[in-house]
Amino acid sequence: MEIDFGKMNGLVPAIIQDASTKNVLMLGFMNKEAYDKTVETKKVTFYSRSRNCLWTKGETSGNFLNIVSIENDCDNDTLLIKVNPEGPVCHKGTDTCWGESNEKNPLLFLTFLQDFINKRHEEMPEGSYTTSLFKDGLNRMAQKVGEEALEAVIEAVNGTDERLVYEASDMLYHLIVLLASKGLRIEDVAAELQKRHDPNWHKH
Ligand SMILES: N=c1c2ncn([C@@H]3O[C@H](COP(=O)(O)OP(=O)(O)OP(=O)(O)O)[C@@H](O)[C@H]3O)c2ncn1[C@@H]1O[C@H](COP(=O)(O)O)[C@@H](O)[C@H]1O
Repeated sequence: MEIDFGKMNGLVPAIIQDASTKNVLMLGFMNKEAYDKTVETKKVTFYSRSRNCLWTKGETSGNFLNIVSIENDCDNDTLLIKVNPEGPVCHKGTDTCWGESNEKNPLLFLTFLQDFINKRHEEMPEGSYTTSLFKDGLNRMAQKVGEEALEAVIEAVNGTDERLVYEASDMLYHLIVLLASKGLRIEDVAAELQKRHDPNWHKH
């Protein structure tokens, strides 16, 4: 990979993203040596600007960042590194250096759940309810989405807010399973909604 280390005293910023949840975890800097070590060990090593030395994230805490992929940006001077983190990333104990992202934005959890359900689809582990849905087939999965939607609207009309959220969650989980069975993702639905957020869309 061609990386332009020349711009900032031989350093490039490296954005660290959780490969599963897509949360941005932290930002660090790498020089060529740190980058090479990262590639070689498959664990993130930064160049510490305050200590002027290489710093393998996790060397004291044990919370290593295991590399999934490394991408260069459009002008070769910023890295996006997707990782599987071993434990919390921030020295303050939170998942990210900006606090607990999933808590701040639970919508990010949908992406994580979609990945998790896709993994169930690939591995089909025994004893999993999700596996049983995949085994039961398309009609059963579609029927469950319909049933849960009906339960949600009943709660909307006659129930409490808490019951509505509970049943809507059942519906969304079953919809994600149904989408997975068709090779689709909840992000495909979000992208369609994003497309519709256009003043001219309804005129099509
Ligand atoms: N979010 C869910 C989730 N929401 C609802 N459900 C299940 O969906 C079913 C809801 O069906 P019903 O309310 O109709 O209850 P039921 O009468 O038992 O269902 P049926 O026998 O009529 O099908 C229950 O068995 C719930 O446990 C879920 N099962 C799993 N998940 C997620 O999927 C992950 C993987 O689950 P497993 O594959 O089971 O390990 C979990 O860690 C969760 O994150």
